[in-house]
Amino acid sequence: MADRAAFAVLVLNQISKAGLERLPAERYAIGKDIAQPDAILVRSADMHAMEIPASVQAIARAGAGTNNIPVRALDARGVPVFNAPGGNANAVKELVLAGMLMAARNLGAAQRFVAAIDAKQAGLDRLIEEGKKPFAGFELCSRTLGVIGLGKVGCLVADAAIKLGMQVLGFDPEITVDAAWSLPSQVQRAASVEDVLRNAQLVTLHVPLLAATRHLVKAQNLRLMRPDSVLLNFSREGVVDDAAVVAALDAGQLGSYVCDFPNAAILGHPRVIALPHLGASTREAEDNCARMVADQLRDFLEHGNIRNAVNFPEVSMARGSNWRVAIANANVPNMLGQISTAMAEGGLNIHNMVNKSRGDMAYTLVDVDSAVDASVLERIRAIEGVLAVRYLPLT
Ligand SMILES: NC(=O)c1ccc[n+]([C@@H]2O[C@H](COP(=O)([O-])OP(=O)(O)OC[C@H]3O[C@@H](n4cnc5c(N)ncnc54)[C@H](O)[C@@H]3O)[C@@H](O)[C@H]2O)c1
Ligand SMILES: O=C(O)CC[C@@H](O)C(=O)O
Repeated sequence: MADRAAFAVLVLNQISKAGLERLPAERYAIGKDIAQPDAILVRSADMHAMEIPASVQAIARAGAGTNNIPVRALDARGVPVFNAPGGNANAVKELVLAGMLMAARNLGAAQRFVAAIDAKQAGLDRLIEEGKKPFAGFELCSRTLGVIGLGKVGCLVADAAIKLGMQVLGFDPEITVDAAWSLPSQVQRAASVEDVLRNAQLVTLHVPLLAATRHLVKAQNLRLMRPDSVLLNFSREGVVDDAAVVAALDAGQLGSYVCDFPNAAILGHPRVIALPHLGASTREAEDNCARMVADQLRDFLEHGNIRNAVNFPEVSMARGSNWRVAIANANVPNMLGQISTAMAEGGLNIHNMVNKSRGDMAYTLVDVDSAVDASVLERIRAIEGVLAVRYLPLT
């Protein structure tokens, strides 16, 4: 292991023990107060205002969304940001189903009505039977569900809705080949967000929060929805303009809003069902996500391999020798030439090498046949465009 007995991992949120125990105590110091961490494990903590120590070589998000992490700033430092694609998708799917049923059957209001009844009151049965009338709802079967964002969560929701007998209209301009294969053939392809809003009675959002998806649903397109329709937001606060939603609810342009991200704009509204960011809060999802990112982090820290980073290509190479150098660099011409020249001039023979790029970022693993002198690493670090260099000898 590179010059030390253990890696230090700073933990910013509660991370499942099932994941933490994948980082053995003899090699990993894990804690909430580590000043010079090699890596950070996080869930939803907002890292945008945080000063991320220069010692940090990787961030691991035990979940899907990485909008709480300053990914672009970390690109410039050559730091990968790992996440857990699909690790919590089933948990979110199940809560979306619960949200659709809560809205369709007025379960929140009905439950509040029952909770407010005085159990000692005379004529309880009659009161309940009379009182239930305003809560009559509609059935999901044969309704049309619009799914915006057909990634890990959206595909599972679409599949479950088909199994409930719903029609499904899906929109995702960047759907992956894997996601397209996993979708039931009955899912119809929508041409735009507007197409979905116009033609579905229930619309559920499963997109990441990006500049392009901020206020994806807003006053201009909420007008297209049917007056009794249901909007569900298990994506992020910010994907929906909540003030516009409240205005649409009040104007009778929207039936109800189910949202996993309560805020002052929507709290207390009678036709809002607000949940406290519960989508991924199941034991199974927390364990899955923690295990996935702990394994990915360990493979990166010890071997330089990259799986499921949102800002780097997938790069994995079996160890071909005891001496490995991992290099993150800008995706510009002649980087490999300069790196291999620095190694050759340092007397190193390259045993095996892999180089991949993704957008502006590139990543190279080089196994060499002998130990690497610090001067060679310094020379590689000095190449313009090199962002991070790690030496990973096996001990
Ligand atoms: N409520 C929760 O607890 C919870 C849990 C998990 C995920 N999430 C949120 O849900 C999001 C989606 O999760 P996932 O695991 O499905 O992610 P994912 O990356 O598998 O899927 C996201 C999909 O959105 C698509 N997309 C991007 N921009 C779009 C646009 N403008 N219109 C339509 N589709 C677009 C992408 O092509 C991708 O297929 C996460 O980024 C996160 O913000 C919330
Ligand atoms: O960690 C959580 O509880 C929420 C995670 C969820 O929002 C995600 O994006 O995966």
